[in-house]
Amino acid sequence: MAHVPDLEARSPWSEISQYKAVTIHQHKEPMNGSITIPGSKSFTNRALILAAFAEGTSRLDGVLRSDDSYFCLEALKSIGVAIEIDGESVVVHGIGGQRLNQSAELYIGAAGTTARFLPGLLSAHTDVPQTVRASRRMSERPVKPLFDVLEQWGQAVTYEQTPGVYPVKLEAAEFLGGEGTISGKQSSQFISGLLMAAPAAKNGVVLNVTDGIVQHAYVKITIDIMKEHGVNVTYNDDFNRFEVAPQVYQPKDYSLEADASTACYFFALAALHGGTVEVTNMNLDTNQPDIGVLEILETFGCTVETSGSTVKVTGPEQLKGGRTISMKEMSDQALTIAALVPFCDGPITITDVEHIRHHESDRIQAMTESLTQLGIDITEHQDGWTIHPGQPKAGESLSSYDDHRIAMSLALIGTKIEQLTIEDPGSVSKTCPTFFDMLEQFNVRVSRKA
Ligand SMILES: O=C(O)C1=C[C@@H](OP(=O)(O)O)[C@@H](O)[C@H](O)C1
Ligand SMILES: C=C(OP(=O)(O)O)C(=O)O
Repeated sequence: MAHVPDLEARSPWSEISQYKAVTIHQHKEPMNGSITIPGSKSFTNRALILAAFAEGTSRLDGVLRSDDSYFCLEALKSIGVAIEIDGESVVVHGIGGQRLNQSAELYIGAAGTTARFLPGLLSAHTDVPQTVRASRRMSERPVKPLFDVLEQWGQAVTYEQTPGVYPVKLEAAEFLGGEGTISGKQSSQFISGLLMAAPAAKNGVVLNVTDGIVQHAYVKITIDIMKEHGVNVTYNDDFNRFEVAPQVYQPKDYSLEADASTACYFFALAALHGGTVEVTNMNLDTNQPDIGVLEILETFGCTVETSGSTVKVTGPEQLKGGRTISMKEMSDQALTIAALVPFCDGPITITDVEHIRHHESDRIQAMTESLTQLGIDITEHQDGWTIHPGQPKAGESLSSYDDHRIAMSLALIGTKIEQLTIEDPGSVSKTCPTFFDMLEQFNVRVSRKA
């Protein structure tokens, strides 16, 4: 099925969006090489937003230049935050406790991070209504559980078109705070967004989380970055009750981590082709959950060596299958792992990722359709798939579903078969506009079609 990309959500940082398709050609040699990974999307958008509401000037280095961060920066500029961008360094002159007294219409693109992190802080700081619009897909993705708690805490939200989703108008209201409860089962970003807004609440907040948190590590990242900006969150051992007293974010200069999610595509290349791929700038103490893919790759037969900030993955002669893998805690990589299974020596069942049906695409359905089109035997489950080994058909032209991770995962398969065409390669620029250039650094042949 042809999928029409939402080009409004592509930034000027997305050079690859000018192409209609790319064809990936088979790579017949072992995959050997070394690569430096761009900054983390998750760190970048948290750092930009907290620096914007801090009392003073912060300098952030290692910022990711992608669609998600571009529209986050633009949204912050449109409410009057002064920002200077010099390559991957960004200076943000925070507004601190200042109130906004001019209405703006903010466009946040397709970023779940901005969509869930910005509204709380924004409405806590405004004396006039602010309207927030998002991409087509982000206007279908869930946000109501987040807004329901913000409303209990005193903020006023009007859904402009369809109840429960973007676009929204954030009315001026006193942000009192109090106690609130939210389920952690659909998105960790709701909890991150509530915690980021919490210090602005007049009476502080207590947040209870039911059902466990999908990808709880992202909430840890939020708490760590809040701490960098001088704000303390206390929480219990079960990590389901959080308390935040009224506080003001302080400015801070720091370097952001490289994106572990992006690194995984390059680790996967080593797994698929044998040879050794070296990533030179990973923080191994990271809270980014996708670093856990390294342990999963070991179960496939890969060897992982780490030293300082370098990670080396060496692929085996034959990838091992024949087991069930829960991807709950690193669900952005469910598609990457799915892309490896056709090349294993036995089937693999991937579980616990129902929530990825609400990501940039219905990722479970999109991967089922893509692997089926390639002739791979795949059974879709509500929370994942069972995938069987098989030789993917060469010469197919596949949709990227306007989803960066579908495009990047299919590209991995492309390197193993005679050729595979991916439509709308610009989708990768949500988090990694240079993805295909990075593949070329490993001598993978990529043809671009205008
Ligand atoms: O907080 C974050 O930076 C993220 C949280 C996760 O979202 P969900 O918890 O909504 O799945 C993850 O999938 C996303 O890519 C980044
Ligand atoms: C789910 C993702 O992004 P978002 O931040 O938009 O939720 C992702 O990057 O895979």
